[in-house]
Amino acid sequence: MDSQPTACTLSAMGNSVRVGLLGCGTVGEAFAELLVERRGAIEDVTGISLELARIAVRDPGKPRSAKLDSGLFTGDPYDVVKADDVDVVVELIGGTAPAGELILAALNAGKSVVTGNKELVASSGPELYAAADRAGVDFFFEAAAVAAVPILRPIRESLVGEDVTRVAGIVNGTTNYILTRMTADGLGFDEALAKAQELGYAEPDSTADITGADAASKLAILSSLAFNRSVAADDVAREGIVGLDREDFELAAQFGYVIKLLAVADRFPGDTGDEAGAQIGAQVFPALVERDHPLATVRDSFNAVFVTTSAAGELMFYGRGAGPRPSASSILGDVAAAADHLRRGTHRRVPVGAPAAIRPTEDLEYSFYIRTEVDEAPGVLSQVTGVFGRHGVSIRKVDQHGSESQARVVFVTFPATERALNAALDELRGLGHVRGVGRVLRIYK
Ligand SMILES: NC(=O)C1=CN([C@@H]2O[C@H](COP(=O)(O)OP(=O)(O)OC[C@H]3O[C@@H](n4cnc5c(N)ncnc54)[C@H](OP(=O)(O)O)[C@@H]3O)[C@@H](O)[C@H]2O)C=CC1
Ligand SMILES: N[C@@H](CC=O)C(=O)O
Repeated sequence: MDSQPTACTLSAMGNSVRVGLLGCGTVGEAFAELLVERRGAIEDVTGISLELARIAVRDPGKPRSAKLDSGLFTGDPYDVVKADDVDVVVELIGGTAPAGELILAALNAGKSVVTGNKELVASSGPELYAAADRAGVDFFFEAAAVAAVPILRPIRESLVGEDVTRVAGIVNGTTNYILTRMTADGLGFDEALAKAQELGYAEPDSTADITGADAASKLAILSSLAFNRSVAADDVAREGIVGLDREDFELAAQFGYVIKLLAVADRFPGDTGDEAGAQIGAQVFPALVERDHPLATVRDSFNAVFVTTSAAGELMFYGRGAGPRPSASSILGDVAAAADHLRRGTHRRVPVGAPAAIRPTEDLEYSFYIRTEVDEAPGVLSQVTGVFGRHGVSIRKVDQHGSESQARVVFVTFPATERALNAALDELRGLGHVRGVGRVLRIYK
């Protein structure tokens, strides 16, 4: 909701809004160029002239885009956040420090802030939202979740009256690109990652992408806004895509699936259906997705998120989830919105819900795909299925391929809790004829 007059209004500044940029790397440079390219068109539509006033970088001596005035650059970010000639600060340094303190300094100096920094928003969101509200300015971060795709604003505004029960989908462009290239072109993991880095999809430290940490931050942001409960990145259980091997991709295809890194958050009502006992389950994991499911067709750096609500039903948000220009587009949209608020003397508060009660991962239910290596010996298969059965895990499909002495057996289960599955796997690992239990994958429904 728009609230309270902002610290400085456009009437005091003419029709010009001055933008200060922190960071001019992969995304920052694309944003600065897009602003310069589109400022005339933005002025035509909004009547506001966006002016790039200052740019802070680590090394002002580095060669920069010829489209940017070299006189704008400084090596001191406080030259931007404290400057009198900056109205909106755009933070594209990344990481939690010094980005967090710079954003706080900018907000406290009465400047609206736009960022694409999911790591920071997922870890310190409530503190930053409160600082923005106290200062009467905007804090926008659309590019922090699913880059180019407008999803946070629709969740906050269009769906404000809705009861959201699920947010689920593909929210990391790098890993989706890697999985697509590995499946479609047979590229190796390292080669596919190097290409994703070259294309500007990966984080400055790509470990965040491949371990699922980046997706976990995005899911924390999405679910905090969708469920109006504060979910932190640490509340999101995560598994990345490291260690998936060719055999997993081949077997998935054989069973009619593709492998995707998914982020899934569900809101479970309390026992009596009330808000008081409600819990949120939030996880990031590589999953088997049926070949004809819409998520299976989301390729390369594209992302897609389904938002399920009680009245509207299922909504799908789709588009580029990574990359310099797509991210720049989203940041520019936020800057234009913040500038418009300055003109109207308002700001939009980010709602901060109470901390979410998190459902333990072990209580979440899925169907599972489990790859095992067992000795070819009489009765082994029934011994293994017996173990699953004892722990309440029912088997839906078995696929066995073997040599004379050893067989690879793949089990697909009916839905079971992770607790039941883990207990069955612990017992299986202790069985004499079981040589190995490979990666277990959840099956998305
Ligand atoms: N890649 C993508 O598709 C997307 C990325 N994002 C987010 O965008 C943000 C930026 O990522 P990316 O552009 O890849 O990062 P880069 O590493 O490419 O760029 C970082 C920039 O910050 C500058 N910088 C670093 N430290 C300081 C400092 N102490 N003071 C001033 N400037 C500093 C660097 O300066 P110098 O140039 O001198 O080294 C560089 O210009 C991250 O939060 C990321 O998560 C969000 C959406 C999509
Ligand atoms: N590294 C991220 C960039 C966008 O948020 C990704 O690959 O999704």
